[in-house]
Amino acid sequence: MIRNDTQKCNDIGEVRKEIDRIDDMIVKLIAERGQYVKQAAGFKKNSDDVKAPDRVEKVIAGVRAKAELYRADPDIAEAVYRTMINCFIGAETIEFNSKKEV
Ligand SMILES: O=C(O)C(=O)C[C@]1(C(=O)O)C=C[C@@H](O)C=C1
Repeated sequence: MIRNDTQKCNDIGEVRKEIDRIDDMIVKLIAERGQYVKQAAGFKKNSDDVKAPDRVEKVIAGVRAKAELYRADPDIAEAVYRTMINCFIGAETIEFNSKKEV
C-alpha cells in the first residue's frame, strides 16, 4: 500500500520504525520481482536477450515517470533501478546458463 499521509514522528526511534516497516515491504517486493526475472530466463535464446538493453531503458523511463507521479526523486529512482537491474541481469545470466546445461 502506498501511504502519502506520512506520520509526523516524535523521535529517531519512531522514524527508524517506519523506515524498517518500509524496508520489509521493499525487500519482499525485490524477492517477488526476482522470481519473475528468473522466469524470464526461460523465454530467452541468448545472452543478448538476457541483457535486453532496450527493455532496460523502457523500465527506467517508466520508473522515472512513476517517481514524478509519487513525488519521489527520479534521479534516485533511476540510480536504484539501474543498480537493481544490473544485479538481476547477473542472477538471470546464472539461471540462463544453468538451463542451457540441462
Ligand atoms: O524484461 C526482461 O526481459 C527481464 O529479464 C527483466 C529485466 C529487469 O530486471 O527488469 C532484467 C534483465 C533485462 O536486462 C531486462 C529487464
